Amino acid sequence: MGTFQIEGGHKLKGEITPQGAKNEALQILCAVLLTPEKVIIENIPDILDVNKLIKILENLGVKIQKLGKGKFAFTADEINLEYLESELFKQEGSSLRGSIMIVGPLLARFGKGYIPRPGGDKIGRRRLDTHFEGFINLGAKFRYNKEERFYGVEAPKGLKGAYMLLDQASVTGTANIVMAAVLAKGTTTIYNAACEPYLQQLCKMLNSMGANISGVGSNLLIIEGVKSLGGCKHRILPDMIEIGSWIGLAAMTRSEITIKNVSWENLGLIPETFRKLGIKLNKKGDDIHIPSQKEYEIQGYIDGSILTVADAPWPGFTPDLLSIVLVVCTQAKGSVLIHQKMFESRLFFVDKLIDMGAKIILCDPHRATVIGHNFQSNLKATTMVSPDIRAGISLLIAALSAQGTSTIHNIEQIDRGYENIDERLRAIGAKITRTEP
Ligand SMILES: CC(=O)N[C@H]1[C@@H](OP(=O)(O)OP(=O)(O)OC[C@H]2O[C@@H](n3ccc(=O)[nH]c3=O)[C@H](O)[C@@H]2O)O[C@H](CO)[C@@H](O)[C@@H]1O
Ligand SMILES: C=C(OP(=O)(O)O)C(=O)O
Repeated sequence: MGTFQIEGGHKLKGEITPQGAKNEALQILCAVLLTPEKVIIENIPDILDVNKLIKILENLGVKIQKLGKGKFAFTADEINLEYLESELFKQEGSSLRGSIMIVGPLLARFGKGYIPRPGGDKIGRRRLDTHFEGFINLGAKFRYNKEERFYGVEAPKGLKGAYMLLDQASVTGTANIVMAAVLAKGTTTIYNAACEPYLQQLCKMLNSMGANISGVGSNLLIIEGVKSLGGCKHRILPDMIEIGSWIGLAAMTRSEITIKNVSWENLGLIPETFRKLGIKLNKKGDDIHIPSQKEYEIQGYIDGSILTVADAPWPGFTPDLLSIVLVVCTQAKGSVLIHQKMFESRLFFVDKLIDMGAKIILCDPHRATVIGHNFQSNLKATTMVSPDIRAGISLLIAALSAQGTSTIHNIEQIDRGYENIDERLRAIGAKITRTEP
């Protein structure tokens, strides 16, 4: 386990450029399996989860050429399906969440797709029913090996378009079903589809490869199947969760930070949610400028009652930023209720913040009340272990604002989703050092 040592209490200053979006990259990379032609992708983040998925593609036989920083060409013209039955695939496929999205494209193009139970954050139950019910609706046969936790779908005669109402607006589930349906025979209608910007990006990419998807950006997608797809060039959006993390970092350390090229039109409720916490955000072209603030005051509702920040499927507020919002509130003026509706085990990290002196009541696994210190009292440095990617970055932000030197273990969790984070933070003045395992 790698470790960060963080000397807190210093103001930061400067510009930071968000990496390409992790969760978009995972979808887009799987889509290269849909065509034998060359697909060029730009702005791929250099992070653990993405690199693991690239390795899986390589082992599947995809030819990969590095063209520059974050820019790769992928050619899936000779796929080695035997890898799917290997021990190596069982290990590699289960090491991240995003690997689940190779199933849709493989099923569509080769009539079979397998996956071991995928990994990702341990943040509560993470079921895959939506994915497999979607494939079954398209005519695939499903089997599950309970012992080995290995999922399989097969459709030797090809997939057939269908109408489906998803049981939940699952992000990776929608992406997987869309990637299967683009090569199915006839029309597929997906209602209650997830519609976040990364899914819109996937649909735009597929359309540029020759797919016929309409309703992009809504929760009703209509897909006219086509016989084959061709190559394309695609650029990944900036990572909105990283952008939200840097907003939280600026507020907690009372720093002036400019976040460059954020793609404002794709940030949804993120800027407004941080503004409700009293954080000033200025739109400067496509940048976000956050001035140094002595304090930020949480706004209540019109009737004076306490603000709730809760997650919801897009265009609601993303669950991946709630841990960051929570940590930011520990130094706000006022009180807030954080309601993590989607995941059951994502708020347990607050125990560490309580150890550091934060005023938090964990009401139940989904809800925590935070009473801000308004910087009247600093968080105290401590030693902690990063439990998941977003709790990890939240603890890192807490450590940067705390008095004294903190240690964070298991930083691989942070590296899963944040590119070169220590170097980028040092560039804006953070005192952070990394010890490799
Ligand atoms: C690799 C990747 O892209 N991961 C993201 C993806 O995970 P992933 O696609 O795995 O998450 P899902 O969208 O399937 O579901 C997330 C959770 O929300 C629940 N749920 C979902 C939809 C809904 O309408 N109601 C509901 O309760 C699910 O039961 C589950 O517990 O989307 C999540 C939700 O934005 C993000 O946290 C993850 O970072
Ligand atoms: C939950 C997350 O990731 P994953 O779905 O890859 O575990 C996340 O990015 O916050």
